[in-house]
Amino acid sequence: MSQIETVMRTSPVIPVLVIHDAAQARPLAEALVAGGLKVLEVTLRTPAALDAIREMKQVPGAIVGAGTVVSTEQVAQVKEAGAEFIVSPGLSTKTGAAILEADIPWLPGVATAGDIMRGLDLGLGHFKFFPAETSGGVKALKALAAPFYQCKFCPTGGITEASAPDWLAIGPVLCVGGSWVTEGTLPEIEARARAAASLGR
Ligand SMILES: O=C(O)C(=O)C[C@H](O)[C@H](O)COP(=O)(O)O
Repeated sequence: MSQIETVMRTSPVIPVLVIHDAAQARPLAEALVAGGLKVLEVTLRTPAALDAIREMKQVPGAIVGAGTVVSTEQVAQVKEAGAEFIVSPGLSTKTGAAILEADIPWLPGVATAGDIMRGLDLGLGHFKFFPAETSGGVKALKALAAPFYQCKFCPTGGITEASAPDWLAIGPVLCVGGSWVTEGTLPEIEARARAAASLGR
């Protein structure tokens, strides 16, 4: 099994995290891991993100990756911070080449057949379907996945606790990504994580 498939099969939900203060990173990771979600995606949308990755990696059991990686400079930064996987909103061959060279498991975003074919050209078979709901939802991914029967997906974007089961019921969907689990206080987040971790695939 490829490394990215192992990451995708660890939990049914990957929390997508936007962290503004690195001091909040460790307690947040502890709550999510305690709830059963070990795979954590820290988006590079804030200046605190790289420090947040370093902090979260201190939490036993956490598998910490970097999200929103869109440039070769960021690839070097997240490698240095110790990211265990990388998620990108799209699939660029330039950034992709840097990620493959860095040998970090990668989940690039796709929304079209052309995107997937560029991924196949790079030797990839695991993709984020993004933005999932506005790209046509469950019906669109089912139609897209059919000819690419060998590919696996992590839909992300607009998914909620209520809609996650519909996505997870699609055969090639190994997990979904979402920010809904990170809403509320730490005890609420732990409870949301527990509910998300118990979703079936
Ligand atoms: O930052 C990135 O790299 C992204 O690709 C965007 C995130 O995946 C979505 O923002 C999460 O979607 P929501 O669960 O709808 O909040």
